[in-house]
Amino acid sequence: MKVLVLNCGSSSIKYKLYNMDDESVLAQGGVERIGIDNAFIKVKLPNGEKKQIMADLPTHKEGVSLVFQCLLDPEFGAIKSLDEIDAVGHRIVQGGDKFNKSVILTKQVEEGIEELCDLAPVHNAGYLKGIRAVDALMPTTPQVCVFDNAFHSTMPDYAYLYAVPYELYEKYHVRRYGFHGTSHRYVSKRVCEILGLEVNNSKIITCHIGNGASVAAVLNGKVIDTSMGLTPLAGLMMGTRCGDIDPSAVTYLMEKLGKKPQEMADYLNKKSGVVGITGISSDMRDIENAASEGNERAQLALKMYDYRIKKYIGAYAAALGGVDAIVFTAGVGENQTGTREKACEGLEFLGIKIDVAKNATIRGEEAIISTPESKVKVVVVPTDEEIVIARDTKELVEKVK
Ligand SMILES: Nc1ncnc2c1ncn2[C@@H]1O[C@H](COP(=O)(O)OP(=O)(O)O)[C@@H](O)[C@H]1O
Ligand SMILES: CC(=O)OP(=O)(O)O
Ligand SMILES: [Mg+2]
Repeated sequence: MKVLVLNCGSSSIKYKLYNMDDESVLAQGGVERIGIDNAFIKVKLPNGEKKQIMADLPTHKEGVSLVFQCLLDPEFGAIKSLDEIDAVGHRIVQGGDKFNKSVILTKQVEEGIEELCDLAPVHNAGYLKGIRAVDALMPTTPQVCVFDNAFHSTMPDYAYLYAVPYELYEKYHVRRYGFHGTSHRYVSKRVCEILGLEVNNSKIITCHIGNGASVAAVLNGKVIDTSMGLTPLAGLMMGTRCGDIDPSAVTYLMEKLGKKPQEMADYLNKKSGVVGITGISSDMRDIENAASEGNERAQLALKMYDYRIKKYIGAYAAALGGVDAIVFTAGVGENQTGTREKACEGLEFLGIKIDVAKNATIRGEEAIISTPESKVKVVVVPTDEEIVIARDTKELVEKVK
């Protein structure tokens, strides 16, 4: 069975085509800068080289068409006809309390995702465009939706409820949902394999630190708490998002700046976080470069960013009643050695000790970066959301065949 996985962001589409008989990757790449200038697709060729093609991509529809064109390209494509694709799996960020497990796409599911757009303003609209673009090109191929919040649905009520009048939860479903669940699910299981831990007897803190970033406390394979909330705005400081903030600061600023709710949400989602503090960039590579050149705001942003990860590690060590392993994953977690070092610095009293020299050499590969004496193992595990989506897609599609 061939399964195509699409991870549509607000301005990007990542894709992987799998042969699910042996889980080999037949094609992969990504479209970037949809809706703005200089849009392009980057395709990884079978020999490992990357090919970049510039294109005019006003919407996701053109982006998805370009992905299909590349898959079908007579020279470097992986398939001869779209009929060869048996199913398409999508990453969807917000399933709210409507969806807490993967489902086959139907008209009803599509409507459900649309209704949840307000609760994932940066994400859900992009996915819908992806789904509709696939529908237009291959209307009879089954599509599966895999939700970021699903893995977090095991949180107890005292962890997911906000301390607002209970009827607001009942009426408006206002609660902590949590996101990046597909990634937390993959790395929390994988780290048990690496360390020889039993999933059913494990205490893991998973730190997914990418452009969006979240931490999860995973007890015996089940999430008991996570840093993101009703939307992916809560918790850690992120590339463009503020993370945890006193709600009074929000209402106070709305008054001062004369901003409407949607404008304020945009401010906190897109203009805050690392880019807001530095005024330089949301990309942590740019921030590390600026900090090493002596830029004080970049240095401050890094301190804030790393400190907040450390606070969550401490909090979740308490929530779990101890820790076997801490995992770092996603763009920053896999590559930014300084962030890993600083987030764990001073936590020796919890049994956490990083091997600083080894940590500095690890980028984008599985590795244990704690010292041999460290009671808590600290591990880098590159995430693989796509394979989890592909496996769920295969399982669901085979069930209804
Ligand atoms: N090689 C690298 N070295 C340092 N940082 C990196 C590297 N690759 C990616 N990053 C960081 O990871 C971030 C993107 O992470 P990613 O997990 O791809 O995010 P998202 O999926 O949310 O777009 C970038 O903003 C960048 O700061
Ligand atoms: C939920 C979320 O923040 O996703 P991403 O990291 O892809 O922006
Ligand atoms: Mg991501």
